[in-house]
Amino acid sequence: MSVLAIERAVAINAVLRASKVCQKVFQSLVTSDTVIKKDRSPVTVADFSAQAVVNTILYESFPNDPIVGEEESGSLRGDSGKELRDKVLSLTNTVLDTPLDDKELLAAIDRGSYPGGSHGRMWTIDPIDGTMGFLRGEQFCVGLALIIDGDVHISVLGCPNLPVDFKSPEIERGCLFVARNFSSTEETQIHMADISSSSAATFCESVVPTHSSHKEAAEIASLLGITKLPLRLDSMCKYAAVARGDANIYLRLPVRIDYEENIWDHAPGFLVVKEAGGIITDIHNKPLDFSLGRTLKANKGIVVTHSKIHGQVIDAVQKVVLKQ
Ligand SMILES: Nc1ncnc2c1ncn2[C@@H]1O[C@H](COP(=O)(O)O)[C@@H](OP(=O)(O)O)[C@H]1O
Ligand SMILES: [Mg+2]
Ligand SMILES: [Mg+2]
Ligand SMILES: [Mg+2]
Repeated sequence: MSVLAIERAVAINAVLRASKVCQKVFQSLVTSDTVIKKDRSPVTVADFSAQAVVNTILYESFPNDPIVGEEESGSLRGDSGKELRDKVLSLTNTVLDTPLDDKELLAAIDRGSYPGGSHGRMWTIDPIDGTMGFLRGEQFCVGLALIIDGDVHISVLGCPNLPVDFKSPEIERGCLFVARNFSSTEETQIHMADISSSSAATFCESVVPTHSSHKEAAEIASLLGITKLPLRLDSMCKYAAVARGDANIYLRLPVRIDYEENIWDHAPGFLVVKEAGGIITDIHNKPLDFSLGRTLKANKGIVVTHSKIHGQVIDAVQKVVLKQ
């Protein structure tokens, strides 16, 4: 059996079940299913439920593994949280083999409070990445990664609304990306698209301009001689799009100087791109450091490209963003 085969199988099961939760809610979300967090970002019944599902499944197989999860149960507690809690509980129990009660639900969500760090095993979970895309009926994903001593070893990205082929999006949607340990019997190997000059590239960026500067990305594209329109997608679907050759570059350019990227927003996508042959750094050309806690404290922004053009892209990013 290959290394971490059980972890890989458990992670796939967890992400598939959580993706099912998201799909159930995707078409039918109402305003009362959404709350606004302290940082003013939205979170829905599906985010809470997907985190409860993944954490429950991880706990069944690996009770000693800590989890760095995005969500916490505060707004589901007490009388004020009852309506939301009831919705999350019934949704969660539609995909679990053994149903949870109220208390178990809250405990499962809050098992994601681990502070992270550089030693030992930990999982990181983004129950819905791209919640804003989810609310708009566009792209989102469930992202899960196993980090050991600061390195990402296993990652699974469930992308329920991602077209299998962008050229014919109406035919089939829903993709699961898994790294590492490709199994040729039931899986399709993906690769970055080959490219030797950045001027021929397509680049990806966030839909939300407060998450990544569209203006600076356009300046970088112009410096590189890129003429194709950007592929704007919410969530880590951008990593998946680059890994399977829909695009060649993913730029995430800081809008706020004090913003620290979360490890759950990147660890799952990171390994999918790395295994497909890509290079991932920050705007300073530093490798991503997943060992410093819940955020990528030592990094600013994200630059993902094919190895052949990474140097050209980093030069342009630094000219525009760092004025170097
Ligand atoms: N100022 C900011 N800069 C960069 N990313 C931000 C941000 N504010 C929020 N985000 C993150 O952007 C993620 C979505 O990324 P994208 O724009 O690529 O779809 C959000 O994940 P969630 O949707 O899981 O909350 C959130 O963690
Ligand atoms: Mg969020
Ligand atoms: Mg996220
Ligand atoms: Mg999220």
